[in-house]
Amino acid sequence: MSVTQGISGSGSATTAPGAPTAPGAPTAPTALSAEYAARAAAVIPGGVNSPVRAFGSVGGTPRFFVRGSGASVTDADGTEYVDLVGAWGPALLGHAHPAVVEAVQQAAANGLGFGASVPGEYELADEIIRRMPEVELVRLVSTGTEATMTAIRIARGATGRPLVIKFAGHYHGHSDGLLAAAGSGLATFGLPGSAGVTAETAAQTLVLPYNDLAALEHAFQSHPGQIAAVITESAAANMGILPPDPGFTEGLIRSAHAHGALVITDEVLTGFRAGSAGYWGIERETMPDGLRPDLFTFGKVVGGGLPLAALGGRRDLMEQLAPLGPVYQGGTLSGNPLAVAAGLATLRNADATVYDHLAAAADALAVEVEDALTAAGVAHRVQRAGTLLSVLFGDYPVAPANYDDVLRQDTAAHRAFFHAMLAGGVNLPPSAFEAWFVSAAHDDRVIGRVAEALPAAARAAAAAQAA
Ligand SMILES: Cc1ncc(COP(=O)(O)O)c(C=O)c1O
Ligand SMILES: NCC(=O)CCC(=O)O
Repeated sequence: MSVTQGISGSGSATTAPGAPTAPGAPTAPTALSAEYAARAAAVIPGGVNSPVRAFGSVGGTPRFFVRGSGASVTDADGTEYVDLVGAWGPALLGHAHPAVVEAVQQAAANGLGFGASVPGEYELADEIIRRMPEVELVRLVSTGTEATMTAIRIARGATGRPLVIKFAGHYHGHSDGLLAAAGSGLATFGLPGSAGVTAETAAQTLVLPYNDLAALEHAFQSHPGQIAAVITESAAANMGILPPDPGFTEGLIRSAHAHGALVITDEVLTGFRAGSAGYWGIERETMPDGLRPDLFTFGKVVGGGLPLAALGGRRDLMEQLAPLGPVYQGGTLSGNPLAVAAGLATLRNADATVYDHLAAAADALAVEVEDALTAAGVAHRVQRAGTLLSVLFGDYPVAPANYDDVLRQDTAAHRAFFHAMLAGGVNLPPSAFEAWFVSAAHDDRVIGRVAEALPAAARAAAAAQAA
């Protein structure tokens, strides 16, 4: 399918008024971003409210953004970029999509929140269940971290067991028990885990290599009756993109269930993004009847860019939550009406046409990247999971299977590539371990702008690899 036109109403990349620097220019002013970064660093640790925003692993001046529209973002110095970060996932329809902005404005005009239920909460739950029939009840929270933390609490409450299995390189947010060998910012900054997590808490999480069913079975046999749940990203997307090997998800569910443990599938990043029903929606097609995870977690897209996440799954498990059951979870802002309105507007506008468009845009982008890196002789792999992609630099004759494989990538080549793309007007995640995001506004023209920046970036990566 062609991506000739951004989906209508999504405000594809335009040159905003106010003398922005032409994308593709070799250099761009960064004086205001640098000034703001210094002011932020004076009052905020590292100048950022989430470490992944820092340019720690790539160096240079992190850009402060003042505007986003469709597929583009504009920094404080007026430079416009094609955006492939997508707010780290939520911007499925593109930045400032008119339907989402209008829904939020209307909700705001009616009051910012009441500490009581609003109709949009069950409407959003209905929308999630419509796409994911495995989800029988939904609870709305504010962050993906809360969603996974609560899912694990339910698993422990329901099974009466203490231990949880996670996979190395998977990221499930920043709750104490899930930070060991985590991807995302911890991978980016080379942290094996976090200080401040007690040894007792850390000991309750078993970390296993991804895509290794023998290791999983061995863990179950070594801890009989002790493992409450296995939590897994439905396709790993926080150590770059690394989808499960064929048969891994099926084997994982079978093994967990055979040992009385639950399966929590974390779709915070992939949910309603990798495909209309997340990555599970893709895997479900080939799964034997009735084989399914027990709990799912969602975030990012489901909140349309405002702080909202969700968990859901089997009715009997979700009914463990207070006020029905003994597992406690709460939140002043849970189900906030603005966030609910943004999530609903996003999901309601994300129809089959949007997902076809996202797939075509990701395919077109992958081809451009592949061609440019191959032409420049850069050793690399383009990694895919549904509409998500990432680029792994280095020699990978065989596809990577786990975190150890990914950790030996060539981060110097990534750094050179990242900065050349930024100079060429393309905003990529400032990390070799993060996914690239397209939106409904990434049309042929936008992909063409990325293609223009690619040859110089590929040459820069090649030079770094040769050094
Ligand atoms: C798979 C996954 N789970 C959980 C989270 C945590 O979500 P949040 O940052 O909203 O707490 C993330 C964030 O990137 C994620 O990618
Ligand atoms: N893929 C990792 C993230 O999206 C993290 C976002 C954040 O912690 O700010």
